[in-house]
Amino acid sequence: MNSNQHPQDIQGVSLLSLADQYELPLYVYDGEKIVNQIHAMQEAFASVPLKIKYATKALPNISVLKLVRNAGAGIDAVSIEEVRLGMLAGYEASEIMYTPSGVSWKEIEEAVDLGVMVNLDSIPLIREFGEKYGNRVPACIRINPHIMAGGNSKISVGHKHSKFGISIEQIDQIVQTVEKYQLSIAGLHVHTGSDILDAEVFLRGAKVLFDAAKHFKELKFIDCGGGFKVAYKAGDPFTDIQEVGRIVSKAFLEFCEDYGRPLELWLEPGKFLVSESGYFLAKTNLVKETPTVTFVGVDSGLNHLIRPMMYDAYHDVYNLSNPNGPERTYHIVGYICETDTLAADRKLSEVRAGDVLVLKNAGAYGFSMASNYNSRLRPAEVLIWKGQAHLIRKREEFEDLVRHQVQIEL
Ligand SMILES: Cc1ncc(COP(=O)(O)O)c(C=O)c1O
Ligand SMILES: N[C@@H](CCCC[NH3+])C(=O)O
Repeated sequence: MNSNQHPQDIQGVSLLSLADQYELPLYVYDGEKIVNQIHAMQEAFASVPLKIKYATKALPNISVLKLVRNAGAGIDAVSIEEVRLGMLAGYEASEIMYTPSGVSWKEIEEAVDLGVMVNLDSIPLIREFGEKYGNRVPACIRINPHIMAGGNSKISVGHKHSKFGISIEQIDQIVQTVEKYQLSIAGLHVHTGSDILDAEVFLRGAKVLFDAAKHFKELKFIDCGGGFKVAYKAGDPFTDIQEVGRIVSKAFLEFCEDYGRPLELWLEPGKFLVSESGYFLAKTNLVKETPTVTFVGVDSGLNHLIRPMMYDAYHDVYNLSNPNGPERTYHIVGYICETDTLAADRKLSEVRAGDVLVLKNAGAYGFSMASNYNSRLRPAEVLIWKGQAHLIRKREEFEDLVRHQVQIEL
């Protein structure tokens, strides 16, 4: 691996100096990388009227949302709180797509009151929406296309047995309900999963919508969701965004011809925009030899980066503070009182207690899935932008853990 693959600095800012300044563990994001990814997607779809709706849940820090907005992208929000974060970041309601899954009716009303487009993902919800709003509030419908795709079963969400969306087999029922309430349907949506490598899968999802679109005369957009796979290690395959752009744009333009009007094409990338921008830095507490393996115990764990334990996700690891030692094989484990393996069987430059390790691809679903399990504090976040480090979230303190606890007299 070359030094570019295992960077010592981001935009000229030394990662070790950040570890000193902000202490560990620490999430660091390369803002330039995020903007470059947005530009790459815009270029890949340059022949169609593309709207990017960044999947906020991947990395919902307000400063990151601002950066994404400045680069020309809107957002997809899956909770009313994400909608509010987007608005705090300066998004207009019209730039936000709200894609909830089985939320309360109160939350739907709140989104409508804010002026945000709601993505309806059940027939009862279409009905309730119709009863209250009729044709006064345009909405989108999330279709479940019955496509099995995604890096693992937990992140495959467009198949027949998934809770998401309304089955394409129920299209007649959807149309009847929409007609009954004279709903104004502005968009159709699919999202089949995350870590999807094959460009053809995006085309298949789009085609399900093109076919369904003939039932809806007032469409303004077709939303093909997110799920573009990034490389998690050297040589790992990733979605060829140029290829997806080429084949989906071509089919989309043909569809618009048939439909009789030009529509917008929306995409909701999360990982593609932010995964590779992120570096998670953690200090080594101990190196422990056993008869079978050598464990490196870090001052962090699944409470800060749950993807390895939750999805068997692979995050590349390197030794930042000792890059040139002899290579040895280690299991990198966390301090949580559970099986807490961050990375197994990894060849790293010799690790000593006190060394700083870096886990890569930590931008997407890293901090955003972090918790206080074991009563641990969540780390700080730093954004590198225009060659400067900016603290964009403070490290939690003990007071944050007890702030909402109510102590009773016993
Ligand atoms: C509706 C929706 N859109 C977009 C995304 C973003 O997925 P990814 O981060 O894989 O691009 C998700 C997450 O799975 C999602 O549920
Ligand atoms: N959280 C998942 C991706 C999004 C799944 C939600 N639909 C991951 O870290 O891979």
